[in-house]
Amino acid sequence: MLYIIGLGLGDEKDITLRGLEAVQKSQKVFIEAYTSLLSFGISSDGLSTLEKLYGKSITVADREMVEEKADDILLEATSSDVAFLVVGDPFGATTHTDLVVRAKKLGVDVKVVHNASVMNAIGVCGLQLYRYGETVSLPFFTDTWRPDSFYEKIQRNRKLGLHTLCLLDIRVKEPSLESLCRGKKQYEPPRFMAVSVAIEQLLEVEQMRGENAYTEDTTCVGFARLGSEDQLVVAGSMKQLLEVDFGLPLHCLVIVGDTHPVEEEMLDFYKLAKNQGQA
Ligand SMILES: C[S@@+](CC[C@H](N)C(=O)[O-])C[C@H]1O[C@@H](n2cnc3c(N)ncnc32)[C@H](O)[C@@H]1O
Repeated sequence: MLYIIGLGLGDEKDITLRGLEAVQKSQKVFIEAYTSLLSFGISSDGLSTLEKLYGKSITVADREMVEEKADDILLEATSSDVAFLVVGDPFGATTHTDLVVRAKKLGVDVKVVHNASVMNAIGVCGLQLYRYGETVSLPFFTDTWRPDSFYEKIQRNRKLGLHTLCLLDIRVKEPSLESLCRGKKQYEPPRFMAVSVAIEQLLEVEQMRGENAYTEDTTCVGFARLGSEDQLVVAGSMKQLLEVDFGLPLHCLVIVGDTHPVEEEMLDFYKLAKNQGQA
């Protein structure tokens, strides 16, 4: 049996009882560590905190392992119970549907244990989850790679008056381009996109495209460390949020569409004063 278990967003204590039972009866436990992170990251300290509570040793599954060696994990699950832990909810990232499809094709039984995801935790700011359009992912721009396909999606959402959730790039154990060219993989240090970098990139693309999908005065909500004790939620214009230090990762951003009066009332609790964040 393959158990795919959501860990929730905060720390080791956010696993559900059902998830914990599945972990404890599994012979092998993997944790996926490249689409999201718990508040303490995947440092050896963080991992041992999980191992202590769950009473199991845990193998970190990086992108290479999940994408290239998934069949090894699935093979183990044909003859024993294997737990695959995912921060948030297993289906809060597009990647894990592929694991389920592969498992089913190999005849491996799959059980999913759900948990809170960034996709619903953003509800804390008061914008109705029913009033969101397509979610977009913002990748780190490089000197030679500045993809902007998210622009049309945001534009479409805003034409329909819908809010847009922007998920921000996480780069963990990514091989550097130079090392790939040299044929010997070396990994970049981990990087997590901050709200300010996301807004700079969004405004750069708006300046290039010039179609007014949004402007620096468009209202947004920035979120950091949702689900943790020190989570931060701040609403303001793009220009204002550029100046806010959201602190440690993870961050995400919502571009606000048309609002209902009750949504406005809730957003007001998180708004910066009008003159804050202005140059
Ligand atoms: C692929 S998504 C989320 C996957 C996860 N399985 C889930 O259900 O929440 C990862 C992105 O969501 C955002 N994110 C995830 N957890 C977050 C948190 N606790 N606070 C703020 N943003 C978060 C970040 O932008 C991050 O790059």
